[in-house]
Amino acid sequence: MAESEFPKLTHRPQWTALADHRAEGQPHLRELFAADPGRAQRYAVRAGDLYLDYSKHLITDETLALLQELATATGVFALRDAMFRGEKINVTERRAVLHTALRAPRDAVIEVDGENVVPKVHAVLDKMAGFADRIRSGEWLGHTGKRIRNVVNIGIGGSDLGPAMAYEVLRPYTARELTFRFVSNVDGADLHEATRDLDPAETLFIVASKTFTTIETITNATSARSWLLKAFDDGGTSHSSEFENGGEKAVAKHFVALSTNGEKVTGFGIDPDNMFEFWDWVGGRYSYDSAIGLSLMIAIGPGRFREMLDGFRLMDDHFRTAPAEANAPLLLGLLGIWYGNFYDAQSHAVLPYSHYLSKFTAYLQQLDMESNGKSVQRGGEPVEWQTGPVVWGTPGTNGQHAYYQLIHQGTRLIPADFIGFARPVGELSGELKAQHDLLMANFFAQTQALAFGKTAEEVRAEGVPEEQVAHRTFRGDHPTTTILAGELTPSVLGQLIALYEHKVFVQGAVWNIDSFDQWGVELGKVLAKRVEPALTQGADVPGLDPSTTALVAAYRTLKNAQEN
Ligand SMILES: O=P(O)(O)OC[C@H]1O[C@](O)(CO)[C@@H](O)[C@@H]1O
Repeated sequence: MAESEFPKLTHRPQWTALADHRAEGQPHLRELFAADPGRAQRYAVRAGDLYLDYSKHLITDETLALLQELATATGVFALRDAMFRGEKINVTERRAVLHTALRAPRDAVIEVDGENVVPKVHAVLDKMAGFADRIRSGEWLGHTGKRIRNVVNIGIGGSDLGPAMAYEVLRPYTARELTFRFVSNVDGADLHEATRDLDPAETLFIVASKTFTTIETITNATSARSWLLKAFDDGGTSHSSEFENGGEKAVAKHFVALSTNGEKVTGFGIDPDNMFEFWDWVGGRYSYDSAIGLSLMIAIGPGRFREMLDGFRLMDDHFRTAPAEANAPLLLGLLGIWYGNFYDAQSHAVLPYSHYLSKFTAYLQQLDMESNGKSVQRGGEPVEWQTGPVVWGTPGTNGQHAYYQLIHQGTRLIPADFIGFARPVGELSGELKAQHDLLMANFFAQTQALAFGKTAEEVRAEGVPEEQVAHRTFRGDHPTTTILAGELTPSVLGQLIALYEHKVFVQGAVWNIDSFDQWGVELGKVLAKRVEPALTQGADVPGLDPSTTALVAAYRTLKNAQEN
């Protein structure tokens, strides 16, 4: 396409206008607030149950207007509508991008290649609900007749991070009599630690893999099957005849699969009846509200799972229909572009003030960094602008006593999202419940300190010795978004995840990259397969570079020394 039809992002007038605007410089946040008493009210939006304050950003009305013009010019809204319609906007994999169909109501019509996919979505949800209820009620029995008490999800990437994160978030809503473990690492220690205290007769393995070819997952699932069959073989002679045919009966009671690949699932020995399907138009990192969420559904029950889907849908509807100036995912996406592209910010911190959100940022890392860690445009041309940031963070208040020093007084600009709740969830009572206000006092104090800092005059006024004044001064002017909700319910979790999904979408659309492929993970997989025989058998691997050859030799020497 000629440049006049599809101009390079940095040549667009909206981009250069933003660059000029940035070059003019912005007043300090202290001045922006002093000049505009209504700023906190004007720069806040409600999206579903979320209240988003973006007043502590280095922006004015002009910044916002220019960013919105950029979104319009780069076709964000047209691409959004194409995504919701089921068009194949994942151009490199020629696939539709329809995670939004996973939470569509039963009567919605969303077509891929002329077929309405919504009935299939609900059929799988119903099948999951039936199965989850049977596990939760104790109706589903293991091979020896015992009820299932332990659920082990084996998956990696999107087939692990989502359910593992959401299980942690919704712990107060989980069936406490069941144990849930999540195994992802091909390091045998992961499976070992997850199973060492479990009774195989009471354990269900959920093998979660979109492709069912991922080496880590298939290796762990194979080891889990051996662990299970060995236990039955050793302990139950009455079952021995069943092991002559590979223990299918035991596997049928203790293994289910979540996948798009029925053939591979059957090949592994899992009964197709025990497979919960999803489809190629669901990206791995966008999949935990599909069959990939089965472990979560068992944990919280089908009703709560549906509440979570309703939360996702609420945010989908908001993203589709809210005007640009009040559209939360759009605003978050554009603010990220403002810092990443015009302030040269390298990273973005997500700092939840909830213990239950301990895995939230790790989940967002895949969502954001696998989606927008790209350096070619949708048509294959190199990008000449920064794309996705490094996403990082851990729950407050822990981070305050670790790395906040750098955010407050370091040399880098680190935009941050602070996520907090007005009420603690679940079982907390008495003193533990009362601690919530202290947690949230920290939450509010941090964004205030980051925005407004502490001037040298204020430090001096406290009688601080002159030689310490510079050290104890806080420049402030650090941008943050505050996301506040009443309580961390299943619906609110769905809203938060969809908020970030759509934020990532907005950024990918402006940068003109394909946010839905992940070719960047392929090379490492291929090379690992090539190197493995050198580690296991000392085989000569042609084509290894000198550094890796030397490292492999050192590894083998160390390995053999240990073994001897
Ligand atoms: O669900 P699968 O097919 O096992 O893939 C797991 C993960 O691996 C990746 O493909 C990256 O290697 C992710 O995108 C995906 O979530």
